[in-house]
Amino acid sequence: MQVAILSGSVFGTADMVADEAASVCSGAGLDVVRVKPANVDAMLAAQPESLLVCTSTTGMGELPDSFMPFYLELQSRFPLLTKIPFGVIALGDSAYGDTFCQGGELMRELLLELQAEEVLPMLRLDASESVTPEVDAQPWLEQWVNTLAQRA
Ligand SMILES: Cc1cc2nc3c(=O)[nH]c(=O)nc-3n(C[C@H](O)[C@H](O)[C@H](O)COP(=O)(O)O)c2cc1C
Repeated sequence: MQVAILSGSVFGTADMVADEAASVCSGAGLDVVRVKPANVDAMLAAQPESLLVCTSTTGMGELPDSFMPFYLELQSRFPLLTKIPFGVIALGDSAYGDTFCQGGELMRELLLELQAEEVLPMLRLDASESVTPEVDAQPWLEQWVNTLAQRA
């Protein structure tokens, strides 16, 4: 099974978690394409069999500036990703209240509109709770890999 991994980050934390996800997935025998920086053409060229998106939230519930062009292009070109399994890892901070992990939520909703299939509930990593998101993501990543293995 092949997995395309994309990330959106302001300070590099989500990129680091995505890099860690890439090594967990490769270690489990998945064929990883790390699409970095996130780009619609590069993602589609990879003909992904599954998608993992890792993004932080900035502003008041917005996606990182560097990730917005990818999101907006995906929204306007609207390439159907019918039944492609996907997962989202959202980094945020619960101190922001209602906009906690909203960036991940935006990405998740767009992928659902594109008919991709969410195979594991979105992981929310809270910067108020922990300073080791790459470690905290491990159990979810193991589940993600197992879920894909069952579908392969
Ligand atoms: C200016 C600013 C605005 C933020 N706004 C939000 C927000 O609205 N919701 C949220 O959940 N987290 C918010 N955060 C927290 C970040 O998403 C969190 O610290 C994350 O781990 C940063 O990851 P990054 O280094 O990949 O950007 C904000 C952080 C900053 C510095």
